[in-house]
Amino acid sequence: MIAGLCLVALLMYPVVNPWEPYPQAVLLLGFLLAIQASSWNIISGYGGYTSLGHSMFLGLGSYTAGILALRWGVNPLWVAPLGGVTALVIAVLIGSVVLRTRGHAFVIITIAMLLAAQIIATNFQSLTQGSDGITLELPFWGRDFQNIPFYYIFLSLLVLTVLFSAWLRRTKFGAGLVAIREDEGKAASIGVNTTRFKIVAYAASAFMIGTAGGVYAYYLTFINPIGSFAILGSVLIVLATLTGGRGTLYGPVIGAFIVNLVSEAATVYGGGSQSRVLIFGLALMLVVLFLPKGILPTVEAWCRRRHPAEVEYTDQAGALNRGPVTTRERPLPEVVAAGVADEGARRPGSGDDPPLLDVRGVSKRFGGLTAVDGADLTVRQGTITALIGPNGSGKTTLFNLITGGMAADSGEIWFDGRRIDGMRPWKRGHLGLGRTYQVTRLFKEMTVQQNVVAPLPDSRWRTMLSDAVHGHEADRARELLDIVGLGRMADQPAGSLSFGQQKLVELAQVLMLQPKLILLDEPAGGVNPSLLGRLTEVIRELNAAGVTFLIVEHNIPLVLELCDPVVVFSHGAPIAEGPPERIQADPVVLDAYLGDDWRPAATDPPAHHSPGTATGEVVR
Ligand SMILES: Nc1ncnc2c1ncn2[C@@H]1O[C@H](COP(=O)(O)OP(=O)(O)OP(=O)(O)O)[C@@H](O)[C@H]1O
Repeated sequence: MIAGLCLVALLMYPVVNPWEPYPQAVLLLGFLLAIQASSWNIISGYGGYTSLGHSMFLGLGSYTAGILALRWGVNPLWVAPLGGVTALVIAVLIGSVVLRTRGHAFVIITIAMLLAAQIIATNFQSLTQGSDGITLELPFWGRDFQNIPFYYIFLSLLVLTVLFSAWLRRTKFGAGLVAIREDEGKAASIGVNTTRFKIVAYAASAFMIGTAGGVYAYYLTFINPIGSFAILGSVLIVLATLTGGRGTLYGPVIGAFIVNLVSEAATVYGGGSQSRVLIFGLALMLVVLFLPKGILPTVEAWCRRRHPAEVEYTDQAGALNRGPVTTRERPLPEVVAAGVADEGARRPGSGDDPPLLDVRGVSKRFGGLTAVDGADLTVRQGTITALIGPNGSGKTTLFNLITGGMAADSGEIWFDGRRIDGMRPWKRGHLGLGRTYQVTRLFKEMTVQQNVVAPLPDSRWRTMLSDAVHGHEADRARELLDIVGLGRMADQPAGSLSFGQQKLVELAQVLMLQPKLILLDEPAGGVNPSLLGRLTEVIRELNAAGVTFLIVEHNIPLVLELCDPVVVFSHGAPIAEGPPERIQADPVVLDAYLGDDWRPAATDPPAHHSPGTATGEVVR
């Protein structure tokens, strides 16, 4: 609404004041900065990868349009979109090399690229005319209203950029970018191809800037390496976005207008453009110190404090009224599907079921410590297999090796007939391997619904660009939240939920992957009895619908009641495997893990321990 009114006012301004080129120029430079800030926001705001050399794409666009206009004798405006194409291609090339890794290398390399572009433009004289620069023809329209066509072109490009950014943020691609920003390792485990996402985001953030650069060259009618590839341009982009609100839709636009006005004031009243560097340095410090989240998020937070939304007390009541389990289209493993069809209920896994997961002689060392030591483990289709063992015996490390969070030093891992130990984590997710974490790793700044909609069960572009706010993906996320009983909390920030509720949301999130096998790392840890009862119910129903489970758990009564078979780990390798009643009486297991409390009395009948309840109480 406010954005619409502002747009109408901006559209009307040149009509009302056609003979005032100076304010038009100030505004159109504001549009240009807003285009850059909004674009930068895609990779650095949504994706969290800070580029400090983004003004390079403006220079690339300017040079592309300038060179082509000279060589082909055409108006630079007609070739301005090719400036966008050049920026996009260069971004893909740089991104393909730099964005394969995580971390700070990207920041440094973006600055290096900006400076490299300046050096190339200076020295590649045959193409760029070196430091002499390129002079372009004057606009073909009358000088009296020279700025007006540029005003409307930049305004149109800004509207397109904001619409593009808004659309992107609504897709699963946008959700994936925010997931990368919050926890890249977790994002990869839910099927987000982090490398592809980052490269696409970087390229998407370059295209509009490059196109605007082509138009800007025509506006200036002169381009040279120093002006086109100036570091100050990049500083302005960063400052504008941080001021307005990084990661928000309109923050970069608001910030751009503010920074542009300050910049103009500094030039006019502050003793020339040199003073701008000082003023911007100071402004950056003040923003970081006093508005770390930017203007828009600060105002929103203030409004929320004044008009707090109705938030239900986060007890487990909702989870006690959950919906029935429904599974999605991914074909079930044949044997399980047959079992479900024949029996209409869970067919407990047996020794005859084919293996779904096969870990063969896998090892992992951390310096001198061998956390996993040549471990073999088979999880058969249709089972709920438990993996138990003392603290530090290597269970979580084995989970990390299976899902790709860590690389094994040796051994092989096979899943559903394919060797997966060399695969990236998201590829394993696409094959149907999902996991939850011992300490939940939800994306805390997203809502519960956004957390559940974010996973990608395949690598198709169609899935990646599908709507995450409305439509079948959002509906499915809601359905999954109902299954775990938390549908009414869909719009709450994930960070505001209790630990037990977060565990349930993480399970719903994994279900979005349409998994064949779910690895649950201590699902009962920190969960209250009634919520735990629901959790086991959901696990049973999912298992009956064809999902296989591998569960690490210290709640032995729960394990004995829910799981079959049980594998016992000690010192990084299995020491026993079998049905629960055999495991709980196994002297090796009693010695290594369960202890004397579980040792059957000499007079007792052959061991069968009362499994207790699924409430976290160890029945002794
Ligand atoms: N990233 C790491 N760097 C160094 N050592 C690690 C790392 N991850 C795990 N370890 C060590 O490997 C061993 C196995 O840890 P792991 O977390 O796999 O055990 P666990 O069986 O899951 O324990 P728990 O039941 O307490 O969760 C421990 O000694 C742990 O300190």
